[in-house]
Amino acid sequence: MSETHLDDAGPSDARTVLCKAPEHLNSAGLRIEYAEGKGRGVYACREIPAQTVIEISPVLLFSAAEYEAHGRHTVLDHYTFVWRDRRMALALGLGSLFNHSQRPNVSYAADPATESIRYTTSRRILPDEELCTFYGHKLWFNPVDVGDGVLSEALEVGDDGWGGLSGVREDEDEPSIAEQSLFDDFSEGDPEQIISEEELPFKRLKLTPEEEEEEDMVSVRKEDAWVVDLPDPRLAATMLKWLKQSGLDTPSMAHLKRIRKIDDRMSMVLTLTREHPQPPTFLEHVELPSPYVLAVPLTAALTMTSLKLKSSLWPTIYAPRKKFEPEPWCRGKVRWACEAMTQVVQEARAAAEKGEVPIAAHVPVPYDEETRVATRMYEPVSAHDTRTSLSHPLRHSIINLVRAIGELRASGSHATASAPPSEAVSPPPQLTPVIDVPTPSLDQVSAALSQPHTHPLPAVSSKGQPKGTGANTDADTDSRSNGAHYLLTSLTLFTTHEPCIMCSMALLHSRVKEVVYLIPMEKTGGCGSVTCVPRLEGVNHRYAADVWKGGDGRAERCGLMVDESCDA
Ligand SMILES: C[S@@+](CC[C@H](N)C(=O)[O-])C[C@H]1O[C@@H](n2cnc3c(N)ncnc32)[C@H](O)[C@@H]1O
Repeated sequence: MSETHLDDAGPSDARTVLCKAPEHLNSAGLRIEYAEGKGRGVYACREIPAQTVIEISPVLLFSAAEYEAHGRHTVLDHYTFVWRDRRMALALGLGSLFNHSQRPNVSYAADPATESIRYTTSRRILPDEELCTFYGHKLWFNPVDVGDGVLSEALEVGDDGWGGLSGVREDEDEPSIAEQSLFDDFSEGDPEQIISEEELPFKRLKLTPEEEEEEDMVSVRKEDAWVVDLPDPRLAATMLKWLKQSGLDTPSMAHLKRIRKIDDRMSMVLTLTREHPQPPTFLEHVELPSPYVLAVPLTAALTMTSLKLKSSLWPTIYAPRKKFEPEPWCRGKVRWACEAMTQVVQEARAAAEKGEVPIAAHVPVPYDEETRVATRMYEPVSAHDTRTSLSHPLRHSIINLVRAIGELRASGSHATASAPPSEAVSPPPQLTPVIDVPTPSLDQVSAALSQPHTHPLPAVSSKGQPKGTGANTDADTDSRSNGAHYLLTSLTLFTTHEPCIMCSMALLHSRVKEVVYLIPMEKTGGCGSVTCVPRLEGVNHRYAADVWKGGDGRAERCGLMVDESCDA
């Protein structure tokens, strides 16, 4: 256990008394330790999954007058924060010991009903990692952890808008409206509570009913898959194991049952041809006939009628949802979205600082455990526009992000539950130009993105930096040989600006689940403004598109104005 000197002038001021960090009995596996220049901090004893509640701290509340007269003149001023009605709160338990970080890995929510605060990991935590919250932008001390500079005082953003831990100062400005309005009131209350459509901070664009109907064979969307017949039913178990081990058990097939049995004939679906244009090679000792291509349903069945139709092509999962009724969002998930949106705004501002077009995209760690496991996304990834620095018209933030995620997966640094991930958090990829073509037509983009990469790609390292600048590295070869790594299946992508038509199409190919954007792009937007790509007739995938409410003037208020002719 670490030791340090501490006096009562403040947690990280001159240290005169020898202290030993006390043990703590928190069951989530946290410990208290001294951190250089920060005083005590909270550390993980073991790996902790994302979205885990790690601490619930009761708070002591002081009236504004009591605090003004006494509290603020004491060491308490380092620990208290604004509750509601300008009352001041002091978190008991571990709550007061989380240090600040520009790249926090813990979020917190006040629960007025129980006068407590819940602390939740926002990504997977590694053993011995320090757990930090984000106090806001107006710090009263010099932080030793300034992150990687993505956020800076120079960005002049406001507080985090939901009562961030910041000492009350008389001259303190209110959080900027631009920042605060992203959060509204979702920080408080039961995280499981379902939020009504009207209360959601974003508006969901509707897909037309006709296009969602798949109740006759013509409207059932299909795609080609590799299928093999199993002459001996006992081979099924071996083959299922092999599918898992060979990485063919991808989420894009989750709506299909693996095995089909018609009379005595057993067959197994292996993979989609768009993911593997060539049939997979089997284990040497397993003797099987050659795989063949078969049209299978593209999505799960929503109704009994479509189940019957789809299962006549290939046994399909029945996932009834009231038709056209969008998935309900709970308060915790809305907060997750608010945090992701704040993150992407900050990323775009950081891009502007570097002289780039202020547009960014971000894929957070999925909110629910099931999706985290299925997608193996345990780290958030961000990217910003690099058209200016790379003098390349196609380096839009979304294209950069799709490639960054693909390359991360291809490079193997894409974390799995058993293998600890890299420390990569929100790596903004600085990809070098590799495809030098004029702006393509929709069809060209569509065709190009459906193909495996045919150009050398710089691999994204564990820190999100390119390993090479186009030269053939091992990882390049991996990413070239695996055309599946452009997939964002089941993921939600946040972006500052509405994706342009090219990016909307790229997202369609990526099989992204949902796109949430802040600023509509009247002249160029492909998710509701000029057109809505995910609801075009004939597309083979649809993703939900959500536009953040209160968009008027938001670009200006957030400092994210882009040229009218510029697309995102
Ligand atoms: C709520 S306390 C956190 C626990 C504190 N470290 C302790 O030992 O009691 C807030 C104080 O911790 C210190 N602190 C928190 N984050 C810091 C950081 N990133 N860099 C330096 N000091 C930090 C500052 O002195 C701040 O006033």
